[in-house]
Amino acid sequence: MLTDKSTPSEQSNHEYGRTHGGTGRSHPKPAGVDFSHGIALYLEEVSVWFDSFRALNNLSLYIEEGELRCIIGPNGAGKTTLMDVITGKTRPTEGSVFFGQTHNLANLSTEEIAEAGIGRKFQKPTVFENFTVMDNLLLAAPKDKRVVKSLFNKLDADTRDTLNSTLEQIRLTDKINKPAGLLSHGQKQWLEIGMLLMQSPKLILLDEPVAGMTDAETEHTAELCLRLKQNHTLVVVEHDMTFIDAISEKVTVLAQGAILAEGTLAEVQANEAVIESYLGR
Ligand SMILES: Nc1ncnc2c1ncn2[C@@H]1O[C@H](COP(=O)(O)OP(=O)(O)OP(=O)(O)O)[C@@H](O)[C@H]1O
Repeated sequence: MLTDKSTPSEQSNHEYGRTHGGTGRSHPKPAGVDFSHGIALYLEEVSVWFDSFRALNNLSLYIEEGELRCIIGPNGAGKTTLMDVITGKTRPTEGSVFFGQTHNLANLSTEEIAEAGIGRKFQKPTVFENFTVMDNLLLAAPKDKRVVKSLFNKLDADTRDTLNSTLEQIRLTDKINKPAGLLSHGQKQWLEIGMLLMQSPKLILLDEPVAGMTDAETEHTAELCLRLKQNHTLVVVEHDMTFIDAISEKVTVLAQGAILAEGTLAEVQANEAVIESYLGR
């Protein structure tokens, strides 16, 4: 069993695959991910024990390719632990975690999981405040395309296209040369999502993306998530029900490390067990 002892800066490294995290083992670079059966991610009977405490309890979860799955649940339900298991930051004590048909995530380091196409945005923005929006995005590009303090006209065509489309997606095209430190909280969060997009992930994990945002920023983030859904599979952990209502199709409610209910937001909101343990009367 593993516990998470990483620092915030190590977290951001894991996030963008900048370091060799996780097991420290050396594996062949993972080949392309096989979504041929329509399942992007599946966890089967996963348990995570922290000493004598079970944070995930025999959890089975299936996420289809192209889905936008919302995960909700009370504090301590195991939502962060679930995200940690998917990204290799915490290893399951029992059970299996597969990305597509072939990628057994238990056998991959955090960097290999990021390279295979799983990108995670943590709650707290970790942008480089003194760097411009463009340089933050370029720093997050895959290593072979990464250019520090790059000049736009020296970028290869692929990187320039990815940069332009990312700026368009996150609606920060007009802020390209602005230092990230001068952006609003919401804009920093969108920039960080843009940094994930520079790696062309197949599966995007968002950890409380609207925490601390204004209502208008929350609304823009919902629109961004719906845009992202056109080309990515998303798993979003969030407590903000207005936001969940704006983006959700299928909602999974976690409680005490297990699935309490699954369905549309209206369905889970009407579920007695969910009302009892999470939403209140
Ligand atoms: N490294 C650890 N060592 C020991 N216990 C842990 C560790 N990480 C999490 N836990 C415990 O596991 C349980 C699940 O925590 P987790 O952070 O996954 O919940 P969560 O649903 O994300 O909660 P929140 O909504 O408050 O973020 C909690 O009781 C927490 O205290």
